[in-house]
Amino acid sequence: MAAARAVVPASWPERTAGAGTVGRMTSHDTLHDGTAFQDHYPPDVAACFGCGRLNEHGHHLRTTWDGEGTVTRFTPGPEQTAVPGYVYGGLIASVIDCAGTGTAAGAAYRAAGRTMGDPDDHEPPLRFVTGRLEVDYLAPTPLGVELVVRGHIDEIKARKVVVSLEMAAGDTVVARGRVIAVLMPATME
Ligand SMILES: CCCCCCCCCCCCCCCC(=O)SCCNC(=O)CCNC(=O)[C@H](O)C(C)(C)COP(=O)(O)OP(=O)(O)OC[C@H]1O[C@@H](n2cnc3c(N)ncnc32)[C@H](O)[C@@H]1OP(=O)(O)O
Repeated sequence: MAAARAVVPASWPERTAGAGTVGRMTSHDTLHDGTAFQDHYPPDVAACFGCGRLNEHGHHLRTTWDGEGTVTRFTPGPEQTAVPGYVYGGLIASVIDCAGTGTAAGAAYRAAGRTMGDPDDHEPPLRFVTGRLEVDYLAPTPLGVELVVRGHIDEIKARKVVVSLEMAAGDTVVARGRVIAVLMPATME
């Protein structure tokens, strides 16, 4: 059975890096009120282990605009150990993953001229899943230090958003990643 396609609003123009519009603020821009993208996710995508606010066992990752890009902050606990003193790589991938999908959602709303959390917005939500996740581990990541992930929107197309991300622990860049986020298929609803 062919999978039904998620709805893409006609108001969502395709934008690619270099076109001069990726990541540009619009008059419809949002989330300068201290809330994060994930604070506005509908309940059906708010149970994610990485970023779902409704998952009591999850990481509750939160991503906000930071200028033209995004920022996500997370301090791993001692249970996230790889070898003593250093962070487990799977956790690093998880943080990059949800920072990337969150950035994709924020970018898609911005490109569509929509405001997350707008009570007057009755269009279907733009829900993303990870199609591809790439991580380069550049330096050992110390436990007990806040990890700061900065996201950059590389490309926005009709069904996908490509985000590059850089994770730092203090002054050290410990990982770089790339997320290809794709609109959630109807089969996952
Ligand atoms: C009010 C506010 C609401 C906000 C609301 C926001 C909600 C934000 C939700 C976040 C919630 C947490 C999310 C956590 C992140 C997970 O952990 S999600 C769980 C892990 N991921 C999955 O389970 C996904 C499983 N895979 C799939 O369902 C399908 O393979 C996919 C990824 C949807 C792709 O489906 P498809 O039909 O192959 O996609 P298709 O339309 O053919 O491709 C579209 C584009 O994506 C590209 N693409 C697709 N797959 C790939 C791939 N694997 N590699 C590279 N490129 C790919 C295609 O090449 C194509 O690119 P273009 O040709 O347009 O350049």
